[in-house]
Amino acid sequence: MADGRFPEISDVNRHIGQVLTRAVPGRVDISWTPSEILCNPGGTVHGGYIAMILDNAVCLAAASTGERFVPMLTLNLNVDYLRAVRADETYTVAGTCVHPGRTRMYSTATVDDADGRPVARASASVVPNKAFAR
Ligand SMILES: CC(C)(COP(=O)(O)OP(=O)(O)OC[C@H]1O[C@@H](n2cnc3c(N)ncnc32)[C@H](O)[C@@H]1OP(=O)(O)O)[C@@H](O)C(=O)NCCC(=O)NCCSC(=O)Cc1ccccc1
Repeated sequence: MADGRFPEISDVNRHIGQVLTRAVPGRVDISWTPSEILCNPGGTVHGGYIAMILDNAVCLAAASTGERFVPMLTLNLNVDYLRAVRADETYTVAGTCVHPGRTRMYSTATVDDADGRPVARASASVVPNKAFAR
């Protein structure tokens, strides 16, 4: 990841409109432009999709600390929704691995709008998915 080659495991990136723009060990940046299909009946992006992109960010931040990419398993995800997310607007998502422990890795993630206002925050513990580590 740190050398600019990003994992393309499934088509979830395209489905939710995320583009991984940068990865250095312990930190990833994602550009997110959600489309209308992600909206709830109230017309704002469904909280489940906001949690999904935060989950992606915490996992990718943890994965970026390794020498090669290994998918993560999320053990818990705590999300605070601070402002509504709107379709067709572009958001900046940042994931940071705060504690790259040998057993448990702890990461945080943020979603900010184009004006730099905080929109959602998350923290999570993740572990490498051993099914992929062989
Ligand atoms: C609104 C509040 C909860 C509280 O706001 P505060 O912390 O007190 O902050 P502040 O007063 O500074 O206002 C900030 C902005 O909020 C606006 N605003 C204020 N009060 C209300 C209000 N009562 N209603 C609406 N908007 C309100 C206010 O005008 C301002 O906007 P502006 O600066 O003028 O443009 C905020 O934290 C929030 O929107 N969180 C995101 C929640 C979210 O998106 N959850 C996920 C999606 S839900 C889902 O998917 C579940 C589902 C499933 C299936 C079907 C359906 C649904």
